[in-house]
Amino acid sequence: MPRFQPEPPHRHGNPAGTAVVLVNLGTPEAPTAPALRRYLKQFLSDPRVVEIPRPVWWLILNGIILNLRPKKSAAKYATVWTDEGSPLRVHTERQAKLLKGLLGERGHQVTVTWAMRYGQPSVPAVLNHLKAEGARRILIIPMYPQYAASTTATVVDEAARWLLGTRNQPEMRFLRNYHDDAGYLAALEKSVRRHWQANGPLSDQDRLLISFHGLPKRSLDLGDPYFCECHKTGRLLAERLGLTEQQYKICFQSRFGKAEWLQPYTAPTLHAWGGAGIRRVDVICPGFSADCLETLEEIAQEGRDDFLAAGGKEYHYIPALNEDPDWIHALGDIAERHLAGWETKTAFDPHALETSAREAFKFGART
Ligand SMILES: C=CC1=C(C)c2cc3[nH]c(cc4nc(cc5[nH]c(cc1n2)c(C)c5CCC(=O)O)C(CCC(=O)O)=C4C)c(C)c3C=C
Ligand SMILES: [Fe+2]
Ligand SMILES: [Fe+2]
Repeated sequence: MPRFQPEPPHRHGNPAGTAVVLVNLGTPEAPTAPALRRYLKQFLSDPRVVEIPRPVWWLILNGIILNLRPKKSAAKYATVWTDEGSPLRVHTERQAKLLKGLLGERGHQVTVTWAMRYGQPSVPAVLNHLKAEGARRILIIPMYPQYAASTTATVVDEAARWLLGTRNQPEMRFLRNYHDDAGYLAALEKSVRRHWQANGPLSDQDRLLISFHGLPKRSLDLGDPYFCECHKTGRLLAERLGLTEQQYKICFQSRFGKAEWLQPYTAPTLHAWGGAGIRRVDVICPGFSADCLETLEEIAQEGRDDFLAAGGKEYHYIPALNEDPDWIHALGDIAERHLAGWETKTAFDPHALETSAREAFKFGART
């Protein structure tokens, strides 16, 4: 078997030759134990996600986690599943459609599509498809505002592995993060202000909880910028909202396993606040570009139960940006800054620049 893929025959699917791919984490195909087992196996086998030496982790994963967790997680997924499927997939697909429309309105000749790091449609499958359609320039946008090795870097890894086996490689760019992007922050700010208009403003005794997905604390010690980027997003948002330091707190949710994770933890904070006489909590999760299990189940459902059971009176989850028009505009601006060097507003036929491999062979050229 040749190490590098043979070039596909010449096609004319995408005369623009430029593509944007939104990549999110991935989600099971169905809220069932077998689907969760497949999803968790792929996700939790990624050495970027779980940094425990392989033989030890293989035993824990296959011996314990993949026997117990699929059933429990499937029951949780069932509570957020929609007629169209998993919320994460549904939102990501809609975001790609809206971004395509917006970039088209702004005069760019680009294909916009989406992929999932785990599950389907996979990054290599989407890249193969784009290349076969004629894409020669690909911008990858990992849909994580804050950079983390376990999320952003593993998307880059996956694309790089695909490049490794590709003969005629497209030009590629990667967005690193957008944790302090003004358009992203403005969209978050507006979403909170809209929520306050509908539900009344926060009093001095109420709190805004800004909750991010957690990571093992060790990632911070090893130099991952995630913790700092979360704090910057949280601080900039609180400043835009005019909150005092008492009125908001940055916390980390979804702890997994026994090791210490980034602190403070979200669930114990909600419990403590409920018991300490805090009347109302609004929760926002700016690290999630789309609502998913972690926001709709863990925060909107479990978090509410924790806070109210501990004595709190009022609890609101402020939805993720999802298809918010302000956010789609901000995403369009982010994409445009990367596309600028590719002059996507002028006609570009990538094939006009070259002889196809077949023709080169026919005429005896050695390219
Ligand atoms: C074991 C470690 C995990 C790390 C490290 C981790 C980091 C991390 N994850 C997200 C975003 C999402 N995670 C989601 C689900 C999810 N995450 C883990 C574990 C780790 N995440 C598991 C096991 C699961 C699956 C659900 C479960 O069984 O509990 C999701 C939701 C996906 C969905 O289908 O809705 C997202 C999104 C980030 C941003 C991050 C590090 C910064
Ligand atoms: Fe062509
Ligand atoms: Fe996660």
